Amino acid sequence: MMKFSYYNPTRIQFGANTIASIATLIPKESKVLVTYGGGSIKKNGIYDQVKDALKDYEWHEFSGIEPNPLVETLDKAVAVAKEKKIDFILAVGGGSVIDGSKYIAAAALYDGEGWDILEKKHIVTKALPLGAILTLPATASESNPTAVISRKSTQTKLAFSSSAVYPKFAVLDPSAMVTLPERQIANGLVDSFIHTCEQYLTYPVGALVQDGYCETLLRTLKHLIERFNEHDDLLWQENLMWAANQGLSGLIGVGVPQDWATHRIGHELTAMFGIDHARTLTIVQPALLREMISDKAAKLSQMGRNVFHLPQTSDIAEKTIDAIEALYRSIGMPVRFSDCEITDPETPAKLVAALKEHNMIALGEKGNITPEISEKILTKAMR
Ligand SMILES: NC(=O)c1ccc[n+]([C@@H]2O[C@H](COP(=O)([O-])OP(=O)(O)OC[C@H]3O[C@@H](n4cnc5c(N)ncnc54)[C@H](O)[C@@H]3O)[C@@H](O)[C@H]2O)c1
Repeated sequence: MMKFSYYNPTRIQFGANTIASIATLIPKESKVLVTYGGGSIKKNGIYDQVKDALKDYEWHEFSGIEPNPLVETLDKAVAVAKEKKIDFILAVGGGSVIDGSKYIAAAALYDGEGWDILEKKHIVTKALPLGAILTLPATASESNPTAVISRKSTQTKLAFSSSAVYPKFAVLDPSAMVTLPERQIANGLVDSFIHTCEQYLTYPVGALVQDGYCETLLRTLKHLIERFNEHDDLLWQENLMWAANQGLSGLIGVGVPQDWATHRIGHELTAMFGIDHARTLTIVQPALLREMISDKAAKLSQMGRNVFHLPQTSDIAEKTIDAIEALYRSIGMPVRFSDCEITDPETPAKLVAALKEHNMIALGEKGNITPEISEKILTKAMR
């Protein structure tokens, strides 16, 4: 196992009807900026519950944070936060709103150009405190220090991490999921599955706790995918909310090598074609696993045995990739570019040019996914 330092300060408020508890978690004298997206929170009752909980606070709101949040939109919220002298951000939404709110929290205490944060010209060491009410289980942004932000003007999607933007608390109330379209539920399931894979499907380092916990999460998510038609059931929703949170709140990734190449390449697909984040991952990951099979064979075999219960045959690694791909297909996720009607043969080369431009030239747990290998992966995903 590798050395690690583990820190996760986010308080989790878990279960139905826990939104009112935010009044005990946000300091009383705070001026709060409530941030949200397209307005589903007004249909599922979350907005009214937030309003009730904040009745004794001065609060303002900023809506319209889009999926794959744009810095162009978020900078308007930063201006509101500065003008109103906001001192607490309450993000109500999925990964996009929570990520966007982390950027707002950090940029509100920075006088330069906010995009500097994504380009690492400004290293975030302070931010306004923020809390999150999760409405879409997928990214675990509600209890991690990372945000992924896009810039429309340059078709760029970049991430930053800082312990200053860990949410102070995260409310995981499954009743927020009632308005989620099936497409978003499916996206959340596979996003969580692939987050877990990014921290597990590398090479063995004898980390029994992390491997065992990853396998539990992967089996849980597989179980939920296989029972997708039960997604209105409270227990199904609770299990997804907790599995998605645990998949990327830091614990399973400590002391082990991590990959993240699927994500880095996937971000370029979102930036170039506007494909949903999770759907970029299901296109890239099977091709990446096939291209990198010799590096990943031991963990693929382990996953085949312990998650898919496959017999130990000489081709178990290949069979595991086939099983992963079949799982995604079973809930209608794309696994090839053609599933998203992208057929231009120049696509891999264009995406590789974008990867190079963003310095994504040594990806994967061994840093050996060069632009040439990325092109091979993307070409495999065209077939
Ligand atoms: N911070 C991280 O660690 C991390 C990890 C992975 C991905 N991401 C980023 O997170 C973003 C994706 O976030 P996401 O998958 O949570 O989706 P999302 O937040 O983009 O939401 C997807 C859609 O679902 C809608 N929605 C959300 N909750 C709803 C509800 N309860 N009812 C109805 N509609 C609802 C949103 O308005 C949006 O239209 C991407 O930008 C991705 O790059 C961040």
